[in-house]
Amino acid sequence: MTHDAVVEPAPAKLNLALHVTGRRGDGYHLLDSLVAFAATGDEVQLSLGPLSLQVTGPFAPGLAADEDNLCLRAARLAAAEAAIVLDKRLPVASGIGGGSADAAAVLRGLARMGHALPDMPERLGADVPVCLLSAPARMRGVGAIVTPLPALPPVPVVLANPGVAVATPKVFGALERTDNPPLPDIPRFADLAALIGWLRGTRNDLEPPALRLAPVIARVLAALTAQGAGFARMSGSGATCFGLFAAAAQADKAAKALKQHGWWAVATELAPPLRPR
Ligand SMILES: C[C@@](CO)(OP(=O)(O)O)[C@H](O)COP(=O)(O)OP(=O)(O)OC[C@H]1O[C@@H](n2ccc(N)nc2=O)[C@H](O)[C@@H]1O
Ligand SMILES: Nc1ncnc2c1ncn2[C@@H]1O[C@H](COP(=O)(O)OP(=O)(O)O)[C@@H](O)[C@H]1O
Repeated sequence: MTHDAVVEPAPAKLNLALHVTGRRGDGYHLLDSLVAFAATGDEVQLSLGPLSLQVTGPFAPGLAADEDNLCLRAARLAAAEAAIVLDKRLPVASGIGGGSADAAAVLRGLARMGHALPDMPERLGADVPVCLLSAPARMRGVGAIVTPLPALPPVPVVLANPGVAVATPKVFGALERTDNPPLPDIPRFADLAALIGWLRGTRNDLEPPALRLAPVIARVLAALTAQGAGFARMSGSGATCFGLFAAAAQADKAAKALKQHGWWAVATELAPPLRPR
């Protein structure tokens, strides 16, 4: 069944672990990442009409609704028309894939309206294939090799961003080495302790260069740990960091404390896979 109007969530992407394992001739880097999604994110609404975009929400002022917006680029790649409203709730250029998640949500929405998915959606951004799936996955190559993983345990998470935009190309450019080993095998995680135990044997290779470019990230990580996170790490190229917590009440309290620094912070959880709505 096709629809005249649809609402699609664009969940925040989290690189729970991210190893940079190589560099291609064109400058793009080879990654090996455990990707999960949060139960919070942007939202897109699509209705029948000529191609247009309106951006609302707390982070709308930082984002132009111009032809470069990934929502419009996604619709053009799908050769589709729709009136799109993007509710921008995630900070822009912050390592949680907002733009890629929006593009993927537009493509999912267009599919529900009867349009075919375009070939090679990674042309919109390296994170678009994994955001199309929007479920736990191992992401390899420059992003297009996506292997779905079993569901992760329900884990309370705090996302926190100190309000500095770190440009992804700059962070890749500041890497000291690009020939790191791949991730260890990814098991089925029975609980939070098992997930944290595995994460401790991994890294986000983009964290050290991002910290050099934006030292405030170290304060965010320290604050998450001080608030009781069992594990804290930066996502993607930053500057958003995530903390994993044993209980939702503890995550709520931590998010409130981090907001006292003037940072964006939200208590959420690792999301179950998207269900068609
Ligand atoms: C680093 C990651 C990890 O998931 O996340 P974010 O920090 O963006 O959330 C992604 O690979 C980012 O994906 P995305 O934000 O879609 O990147 P793109 O628009 O395709 O690329 C932006 C720039 O990042 C660099 N880039 C990106 C991906 C990759 N595998 N190697 C790279 O070197 C390139 O300089 C590229 O020009
Ligand atoms: N819908 C969109 N949401 C966010 N950023 C967008 C969007 N469309 C285009 N962009 C551009 O993409 C760049 C990367 O943004 P984003 O995807 O939020 O970063 P990240 O992947 O690091 O979280 C930004 O500099 C922004 O100008």
